[in-house]
Order: sequence, then structure tokens, then C-alpha cells
Amino acid sequence: MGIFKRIYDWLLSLFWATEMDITMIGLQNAGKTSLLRVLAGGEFTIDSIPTVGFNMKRVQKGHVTLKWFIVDSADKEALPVAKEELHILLEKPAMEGIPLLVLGNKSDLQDHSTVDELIEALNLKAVTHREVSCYGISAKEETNLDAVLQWLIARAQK
Ligand SMILES: Nc1nc2c(ncn2[C@@H]2O[C@H](COP(=O)(O)OP(=O)(O)OP(=O)(O)O)[C@@H](O)[C@H]2O)c(=O)[nH]1
Ligand SMILES: [Mg+2]
Repeated sequence: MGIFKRIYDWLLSLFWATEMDITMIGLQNAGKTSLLRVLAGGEFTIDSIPTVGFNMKRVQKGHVTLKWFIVDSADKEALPVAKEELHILLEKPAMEGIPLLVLGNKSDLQDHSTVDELIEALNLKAVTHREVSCYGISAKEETNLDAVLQWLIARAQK
């Protein structure tokens, strides 16, 4: 087993062993179910069934509250809607000061937005009074998921 795979597996086990309260939010088709499935050790599947009713996924594992907001970085038409939804969400009193991780999923697709383009399209520079990070990932290729796990674990242990 390669060193990177070993570090990733170690981060995964640390992630599942760490208590944290994460809310995963994203528009339809962004890849929430796929990402959760991959993090839970399952296989990526191309034709996953849309999750009806629950567009908010709550992985409740303790007391630290974090948010991750997932967007399909290859679906540029959806970005204005994602931006609206995100900023509506951030205005809620319950969201005050809570660290936010924005994930541009599907970075394996040709036409995906870069992180800089996502920051621009989602107007992340306007977000103040909280920590915001934005990563490009692919649930399919398992790209950059180690960075996601590190971000979550680091904040959960504060
Ligand atoms: N190419 C590519 N496709 C992906 C990736 N992640 C998810 N998909 C595909 O995108 C589609 C939607 O993924 P889901 O995980 O069902 O998305 P969701 O956010 O759970 O969607 P809803 O439950 O309908 O809100 C599926 O066909 C996935 O196979 C990725 O990283 N790359
Ligand atoms: Mg789903």
C-alpha cells in the first residue's frame, strides 16, 4: 500500500473516531450522497438515486458544529442558485460564527470551475465573521478528500 493511501486511510479512521457535528448542504445532484458513501468506505456509483426529502445531511457525531456546502463545480449554470442558497443560509442566526467549508465537487470533469472561479461565483469574499475555506474535490476520483478530512479533524479538535 502506498504512503498516500496509508495517510488517507489514517485520516479516514481519525475522522470517524472524532466527535463532530457536521451539516452537509448542497443543491440537487451536487454529489452529497456520493461523497458520504466514499467517506464511509463505499464504492462510487455513477447512477446514484436522488435523495428525496433530505437535502440536508447531518452527520451528528458530537458537539463541535461545522458546515460543509457542496457544489457541482462542473455545472456553471447552478452556481448562481448555489450562491443565493449559501448566503441565505449564512444569514441565519444559528449559523453565526460557524466555520464553513465549501467544496467544488466533480473536479474530474473537464469543464469544472477552479477554486478561484468558485470563490468569485459564490461571492465567498463577502462572507465575514467566520472561517471559510474552499476546496476543489472529486468524490469519484477521491481527489483532495485528504484535505477535507484534515480540515474537519483540525476544527473538531479545537
Ligand atoms: N464525474 C463525477 N460525478 C459525480 C461526482 N460526485 C457525484 N457525481 C455524480 O453526480 C450525480 C449526483 O450525485 P449524488 O451523490 O446523488 O448527488 P446528491 O447531492 O446526493 O443529489 P441529491 O440527493 O439529488 O440532492 C451522480 O450521478 C453521481 O454519480 C464526482 O466527483 N465526479
Ligand atoms: Mg443525495
